[in-house]
Amino acid sequence: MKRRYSIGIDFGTESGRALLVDLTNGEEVATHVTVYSHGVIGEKLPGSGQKLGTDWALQHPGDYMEVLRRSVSEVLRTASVNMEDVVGIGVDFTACTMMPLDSTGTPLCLKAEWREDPHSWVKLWKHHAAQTEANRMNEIAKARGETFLPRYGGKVSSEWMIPKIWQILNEAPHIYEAADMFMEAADWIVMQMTGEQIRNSCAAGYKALWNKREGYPSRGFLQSLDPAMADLAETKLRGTIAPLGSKAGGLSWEMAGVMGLCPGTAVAVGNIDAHAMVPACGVVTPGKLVMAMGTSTCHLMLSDKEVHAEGISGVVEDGIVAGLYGYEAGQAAVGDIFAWYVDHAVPAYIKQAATEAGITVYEWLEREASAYLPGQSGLIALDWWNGNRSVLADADLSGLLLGCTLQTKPEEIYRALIEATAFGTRKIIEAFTDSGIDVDELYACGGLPQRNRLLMQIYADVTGREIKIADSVQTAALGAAMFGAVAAGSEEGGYDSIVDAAAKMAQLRKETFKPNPAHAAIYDELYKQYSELQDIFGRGGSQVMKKLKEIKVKG
Ligand SMILES: Nc1ncnc2c1ncn2[C@@H]1O[C@H](COP(=O)(O)OP(=O)(O)O)[C@@H](O)[C@H]1O
Ligand SMILES: O=C(CO)[C@H](O)[C@H](O)COP(=O)(O)O
Repeated sequence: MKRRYSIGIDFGTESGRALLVDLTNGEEVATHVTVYSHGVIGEKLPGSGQKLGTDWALQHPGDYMEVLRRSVSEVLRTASVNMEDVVGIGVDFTACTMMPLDSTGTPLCLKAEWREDPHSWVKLWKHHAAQTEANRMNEIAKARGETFLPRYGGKVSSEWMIPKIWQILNEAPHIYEAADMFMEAADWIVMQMTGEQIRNSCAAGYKALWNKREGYPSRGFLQSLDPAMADLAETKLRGTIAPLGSKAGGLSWEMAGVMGLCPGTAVAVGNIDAHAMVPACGVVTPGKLVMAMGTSTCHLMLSDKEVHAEGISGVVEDGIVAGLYGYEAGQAAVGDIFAWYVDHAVPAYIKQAATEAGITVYEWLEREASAYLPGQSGLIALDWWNGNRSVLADADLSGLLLGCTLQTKPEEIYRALIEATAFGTRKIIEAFTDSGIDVDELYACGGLPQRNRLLMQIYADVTGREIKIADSVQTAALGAAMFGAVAAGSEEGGYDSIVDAAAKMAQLRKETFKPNPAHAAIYDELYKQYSELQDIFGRGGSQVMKKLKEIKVKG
């Protein structure tokens, strides 16, 4: 039988990658990563060098195009696959990663007249500078009894589309005015490939408050935020919203040339990175919590019922797999906390020791931290280095490390940071189970489970549950490739549904992580302390974190 392929393109926080997958069995034939040359723009604008404010995080759209240009042709070249045998393309992206466009679909930051205004740039998912707008939106939505609010755990996040747009209107009304449309980067990149302006229902649902039955928030609500935004839904957020797995269009002649593929190749509508990973773990039925663990962690669940739970970021009908309610919760920093620690807080002698041992600093710290028992260091941390997404939904919270003494070692701190992220995940699991959504099994995917065994064991011990691991190292890209195969359809050698694609293309590793009962018992005790700290610092017991932020922002 002739082999058929699909390409998944995963746009992460620091880099993008293409993965060429065999449709019959999910074999990952070739992969290529392109690191974004502008990275995450957090301090100053490229070109003008203009300084950015606290909590800003921007990106350059040219970096996304570079991934299409370099990584796609590279996977075809290394795999020696004929372009005619690639039947589908799917993309997944971080979200809400959004940008203002002019009427030709060009990002405003690429135009000379707007380039020096920070608000013309792509706002990355972790741009947290719209917290004031999110707070105000929450107050207004609550006061008006808006029906959308309970679907989002009672709180809209500063990471999402409407707070980000409102921040633009408040701080740069000329950019709001100049924007013909605001678009998720996932939809923009699909538009670059196909020429079709189609929004995906996943990002619209989780990040722009859109609902299959009710649409976007009402004109009355948007007007109550600012009269200038009254018509936002039908103007700057206009366009078809299509379900996951739909074909957005065929690859254009121009982009086919750029990417080394055939014109007309089916391109699926975009998807969110974490959500694409769910079917790539083989999860298409309720009761299985998928942890997409990388820079951040997203927690995804399927259920046949809709419940509204405090701290669960969103429930969207058909949001992950058609026919089921998809739930998302998350931690805004996990790998990012370890990256901060390794890059900015680890002493030189450890870097030296790691170099001498021929391993990375992460590996050195993992090796040393593995020698400790739970509780042995006397440390505990709150994992809020990038605010708290679930269950408190508050970007103004910050990290905390408690219990340091003159004997404290860097590897003990590293272990405490890992444990803190595991406690945060346990809070999320409890938020699901307390609201009546059963969590029967845990699945882990993303970069971290592949790289850090200690971390996975700590998660099993802290949650008291066995954890299954996705076999794919590129789970998001695999998920995207699966949706690409669905967009192509079975007649072209693809699949007719994501459930069919998952049955053939998703694999799990044989090895799982099982809790150690003795360690789990100590972690139960430590978790009580974590919960107490969460209530003190996150639920109004102490205003210290808020005050520190206030003083910092005032400068
Ligand atoms: N050995 C390791 N242990 C723990 N974290 C690691 C290790 N190696 C890299 N990381 C973290 O992994 C994160 C990147 O995860 P990855 O899944 O590759 O990316 P993304 O989430 O952006 O798609 C970084 O934040 C980095 O700090
Ligand atoms: O909020 C998201 C998904 O809903 C972001 O896309 C995600 O948290 C960032 O992903 P990553 O950690 O893989 O860079």
